[in-house]
Amino acid sequence: MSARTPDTDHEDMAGSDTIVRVRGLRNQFGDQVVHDELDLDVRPGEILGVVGGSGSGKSVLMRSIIGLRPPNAGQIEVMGVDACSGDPEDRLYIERRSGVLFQDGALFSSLTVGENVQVPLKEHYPGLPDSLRYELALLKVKLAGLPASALEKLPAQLSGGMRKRAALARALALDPPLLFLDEPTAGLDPIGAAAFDNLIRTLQQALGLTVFLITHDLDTLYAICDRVAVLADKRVVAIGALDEIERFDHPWVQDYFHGPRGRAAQQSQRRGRHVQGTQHG
Ligand SMILES: Nc1ncnc2c1ncn2[C@@H]1O[C@H](COP(=O)(O)OP(=O)(O)OP(=O)(O)O)[C@@H](O)[C@H]1O
Repeated sequence: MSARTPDTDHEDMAGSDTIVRVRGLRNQFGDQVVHDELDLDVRPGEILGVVGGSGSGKSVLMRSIIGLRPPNAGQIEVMGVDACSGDPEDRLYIERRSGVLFQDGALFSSLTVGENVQVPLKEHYPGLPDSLRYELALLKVKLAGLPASALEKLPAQLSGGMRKRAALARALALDPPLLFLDEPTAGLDPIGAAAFDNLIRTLQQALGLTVFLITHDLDTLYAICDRVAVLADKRVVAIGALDEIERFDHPWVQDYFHGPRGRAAQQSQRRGRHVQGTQHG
């Protein structure tokens, strides 16, 4: 184990300016180089939006950070712990403090929502009494905005939006300070997507989470992200506040932010701000 004990988590994070630090990352599959000399810092308490073209390596980056894909080269530090050390204790340390919502939700289809949420609790804290595990699952399901009745449902009995919420409840099961979301609003209608964005923002603020959020959804970027990282040319070509990124001179960035969908998202965000200003004023 390379660094800290659970008791020191919050103190150390409060004093540190990165919660995830990636340096010189290289990932390749056969001859295909996906990342080369990629650097990235995620700051504690932020929602970092990660964008990039299809196949630019957003999901592979997330998988490397959470330890599911050992990189070919480079260093990854999560909460001060070396994510690439190969030490099972380091892996466990990061696993217990990271909630992950995969692109497809990845719920176990034969388990109820309640059982799904209890899976990480059973795995990491096998000594917890059943009744406490049930209460914790209920709390997470409610936090994710689902009714208590959802606990007994199978994933197939839920709508797409409810399944995302169930997967979010499971991601929150261990009270992780760090949440990874891979395209959380993909497949949701615009109203459902906006509601999910709001939920993420509310939870992030209420629980003090740091969120690494992969998305193609421009509305999500404008609505909830504090900073945005752009993946292109096998690395992070730009990272910063949205207004800085919009001005960044890169062909993909210009197409993405200044194409028709980008303009529409900017306008809708400005309208939202105008309405808020009018209401408050
Ligand atoms: N296990 C794997 N084996 C071989 N190639 C892989 C594997 N996982 C990812 N890749 C390749 O790595 C590249 C990056 O994939 P990744 O899923 O990270 O892209 P992405 O940016 O998340 O794309 P999208 O926005 O379409 O989800 C792709 O070309 C993909 O085919």
